[in-house]
Amino acid sequence: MFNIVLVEPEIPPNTGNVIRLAANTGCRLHLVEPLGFSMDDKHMRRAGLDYHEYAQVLRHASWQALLDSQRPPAGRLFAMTTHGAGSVYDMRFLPGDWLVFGAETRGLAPDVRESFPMAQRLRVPMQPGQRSLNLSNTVAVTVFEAWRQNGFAGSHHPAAADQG
Ligand SMILES: C[S@@+](CC[C@H](N)C(=O)[O-])C[C@H]1O[C@@H](n2cnc3c(N)ncnc32)[C@H](O)[C@@H]1O
Repeated sequence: MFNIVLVEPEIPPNTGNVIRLAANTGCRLHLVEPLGFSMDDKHMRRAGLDYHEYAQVLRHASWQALLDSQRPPAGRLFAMTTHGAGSVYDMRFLPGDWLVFGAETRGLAPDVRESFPMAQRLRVPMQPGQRSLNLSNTVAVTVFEAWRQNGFAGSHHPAAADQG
């Protein structure tokens, strides 16, 4: 449904949460290297992930490598940043949109962040004086808002299915 991009994620449990979120919401997950952890089967299984959840994750050697190989439409790339001009709740998301998140301790590098038009730098609202949300929480909030706007397309509703 959507493309989630984590640029140089550092903390394994955050990426583990996002891997599961991507599988649950039908998103494609892109990880931009360097990563702060190993993606070996052994490590992924120890993190409680099933093979089908991490097998679909794409890795890219750099932000530029992702742009070169994936060619995301410039108008549908969104940088999630506490420096965002607009709120995720005011953006109208479309299937296939690219949602880009920065590293836990550093955020997005200034040159990457500033390559996005101001209108495509988005923030999740916070109380005054707060630095930032947790990375995986920000991904969850953003993906569910984008998915909600698109009618939770593709989701399974067991209760409805049981009633035939
Ligand atoms: C823990 S934050 C990074 C904090 C970093 N010290 C900074 O100043 O950017 C990790 C990532 O989560 C996302 N994030 C966290 N809080 C956010 C917010 N309120 N609005 C938008 N993105 C946020 C951004 O993508 C950020 O790069």
